[in-house]
Amino acid sequence: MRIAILFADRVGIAQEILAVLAQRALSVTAVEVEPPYIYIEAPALAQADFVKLRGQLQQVRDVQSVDVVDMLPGAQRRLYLAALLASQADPVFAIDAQGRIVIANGAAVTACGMPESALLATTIQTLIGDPGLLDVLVDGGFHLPVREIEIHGEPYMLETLPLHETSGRAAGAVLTLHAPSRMGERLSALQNYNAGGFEAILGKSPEIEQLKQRAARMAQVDAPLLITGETGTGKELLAHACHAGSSRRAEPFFALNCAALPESLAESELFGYSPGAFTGALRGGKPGLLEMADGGTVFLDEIGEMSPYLQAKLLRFLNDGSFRRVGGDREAKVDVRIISATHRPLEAMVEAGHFRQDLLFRLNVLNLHMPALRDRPGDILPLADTFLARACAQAARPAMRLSPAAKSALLANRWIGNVRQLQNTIFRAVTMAERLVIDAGDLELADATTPADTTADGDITTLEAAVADFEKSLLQRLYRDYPSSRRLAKRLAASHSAIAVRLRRHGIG
Ligand SMILES: Nc1ncnc2c1ncn2[C@@H]1O[C@H](COP(=O)(O)OP(=O)(O)OP(=O)(O)O)[C@@H](O)[C@H]1O
Repeated sequence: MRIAILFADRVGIAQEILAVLAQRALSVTAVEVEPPYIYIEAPALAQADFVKLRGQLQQVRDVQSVDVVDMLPGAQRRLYLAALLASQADPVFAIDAQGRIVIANGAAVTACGMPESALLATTIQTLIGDPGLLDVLVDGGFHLPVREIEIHGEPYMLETLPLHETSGRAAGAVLTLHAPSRMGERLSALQNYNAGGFEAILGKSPEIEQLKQRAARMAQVDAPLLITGETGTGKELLAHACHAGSSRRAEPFFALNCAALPESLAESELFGYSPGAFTGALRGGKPGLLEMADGGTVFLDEIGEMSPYLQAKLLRFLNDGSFRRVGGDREAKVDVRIISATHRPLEAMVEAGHFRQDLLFRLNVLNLHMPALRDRPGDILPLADTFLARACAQAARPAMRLSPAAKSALLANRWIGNVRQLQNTIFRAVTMAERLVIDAGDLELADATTPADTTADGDITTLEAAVADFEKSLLQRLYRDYPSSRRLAKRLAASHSAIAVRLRRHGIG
């Protein structure tokens, strides 16, 4: 039985009400005081007993009414909160000041692959496998710049929102892990926030200077743009700069990574879905990136991975600006500039029948090529210095510098993963180095030579063994920069399961 007692507030009234319940030896299981109400939960009473109790309560001075209610407001709020948390597709945790997980939503339980009870008995630093995380959290007042972490080999962007006690002291945080499938959108939203223009593209080599000049001109031409270049060369950075340099700069910029999502999800992300399009769909349907970016730009990364069905749907959109939401019968029309990017040879894919010629023609009205880092060696050391300064600031370490041997090692490296790999290498070295001068040994470089360069003829037994050796060393090398089967699969344009099987076979990870 739950009752709500309406009263006019005065000192001692709550106690007088509780005294009536005590007199009747009612075992009260919950009390919530939210003036002008006091809510009581107690075992059910027979109707006659309840009427008697109500009479007694109404005799307490200033009690105005006594009614039965379905639920105490606190319980109701908990129910709504639980529903709200359950409706979040991304994992959400609340942690206390020691990093202990206090609340975890359903998505968090699934992502961590452990029961909720086990999750609530652990800390976020243990879960993420980063014992230093708590110190970093405490130092930052439980507010960190968004950072990439991994749980169960899956990458997430970790966002923190500090919780404060009434005294103002940080008492923990709410942590949201943005799931891989929404990471592109999320990242683009963040980059949108930082609004990187051409100045964000570092490098003073003639190749980069020329590229920026060409890109600045193309940014102003309102036509589809295709950016080619190896992975990690900064294609997304360039796409954003072109948006920021266009007349659409005040409108949204959204990115979708076509390789990261299965076809059906990519379709609903891009084109949205109508009410009732599928089980689990939001009741009112959901606009896709094209609708949300109306007036702005959508960046389609890894366009070479787009399925034939989506290629056809995108082609239609590029032809007349119209499309239908998934499960919808209404034509929508929006004004969005498409910038796409790929590290794959699209012409060869067209010849092999894997990419539509007519779509390539439409996407490739304007094109830009991001040069590989090894082809503009003049940029390596200036970029390394900038990343070094950023990494020291982020890791709150005093300024560090590169030894001459470290500089030579950086210059000799092949940089298969380009600027991203250079950035990661420097960040890792800053976290690992014990002294303020980073030496060649701190850099963990492995690209200078390939196994094929070093294997003597006599060491090769069979083709199969040689290929297996090559595969193992390739995966070991790339795994450092793409430390999850999903990311590695994406880097190598292979399926997730094919890479997961090979990583297990070679005992990597
Ligand atoms: N010229 C540059 N100046 C500063 N940062 C750069 C530059 N080029 C790349 N980066 C950084 O390297 C990382 C990778 O860049 P980006 O995602 O734009 O590459 P990408 O070519 O789109 O990669 P992918 O093909 O794998 O999607 C980002 O963190 C980006 O900020």
